Amino acid sequence: MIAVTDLTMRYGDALAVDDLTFEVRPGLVTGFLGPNGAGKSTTMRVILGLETPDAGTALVGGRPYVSFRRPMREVGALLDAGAVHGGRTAAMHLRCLARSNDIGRERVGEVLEQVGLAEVAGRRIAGFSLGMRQRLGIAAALLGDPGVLMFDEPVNGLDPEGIRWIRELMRRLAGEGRTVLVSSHLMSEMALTADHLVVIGRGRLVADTAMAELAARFEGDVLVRAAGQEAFAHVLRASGASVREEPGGLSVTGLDASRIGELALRHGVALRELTPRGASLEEAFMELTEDSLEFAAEGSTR
Ligand SMILES: Nc1ncnc2c1ncn2[C@@H]1O[C@H](COP(=O)(O)OP(=O)(O)OP(=O)(O)O)[C@@H](O)[C@H]1O
Repeated sequence: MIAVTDLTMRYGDALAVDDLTFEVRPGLVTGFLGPNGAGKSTTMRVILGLETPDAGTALVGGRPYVSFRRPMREVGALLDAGAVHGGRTAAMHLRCLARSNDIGRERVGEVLEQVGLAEVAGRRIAGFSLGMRQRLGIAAALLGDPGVLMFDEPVNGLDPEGIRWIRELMRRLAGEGRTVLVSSHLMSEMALTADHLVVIGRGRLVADTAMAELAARFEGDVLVRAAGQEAFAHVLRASGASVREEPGGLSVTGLDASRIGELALRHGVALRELTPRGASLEEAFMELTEDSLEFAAEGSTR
């Protein structure tokens, strides 16, 4: 488990993380979501002891990261996949990491296999594509078989097959009971991967919610246009729907389109339009974070 409590981190005058508190629980993929510059990487760097916060704590299993003697056995992290020594081969790079953390050499082959780099184990990293570097970074994170994993924007540079692979890997790791925190600035990505979401904007907590709860909260309505609309509104209400009149139709919530269609059929109502209007999770994210965009262009949403 990761516990971030009252965390504040400044860079000069800039407040990167502002009194942030959240927990990341085992057995779930927790998405760490926020627009560019929201403070996700900074928070992860503090958790990994790479930055000293101005206030608050970030603990892994109740302890600060720097207190672990063999940290890679406790926490695996992919932060900046570019930050490796290009002159080494993939296998050499991982062997060095393994040695410094008292991890058996056999793990190197295992993780290279696991991330699909076994065939290029002997090649220099300098010649690796961005996607291969991401995979190597993930291999390093998995090396110590840690119970806690953190991935900062792991799908960057990966092709669709690679993206699917990452998603499945994270789900599997969580399924094994590990704590998995993955950052992204794309809600669409999180919607497919995360069970739980921690959303931040301008360093502050915006939402800490189960994915399913968020989806329900931003559930859309169904636009209904029908002959004898008023009478049909009564029918819908009697069946438990909330109905609001709007120009040219009814906005219906609480019943889905197929149920509304059945009711229309049963009551002999001719439908002219039946359109589910789902507020997408992307819109939900925009709404949650619109006040906290760092560089929002005037009149535009990103
Ligand atoms: N080393 C640094 N020096 C100065 N300011 C920094 C530094 N690192 C981050 N910042 C600032 O802190 C804020 C948070 O940045 P951070 O990289 O944590 O955000 P992020 O959510 O990870 O964004 P992105 O998705 O763009 O990586 C930003 O305003 C950023 O400009």
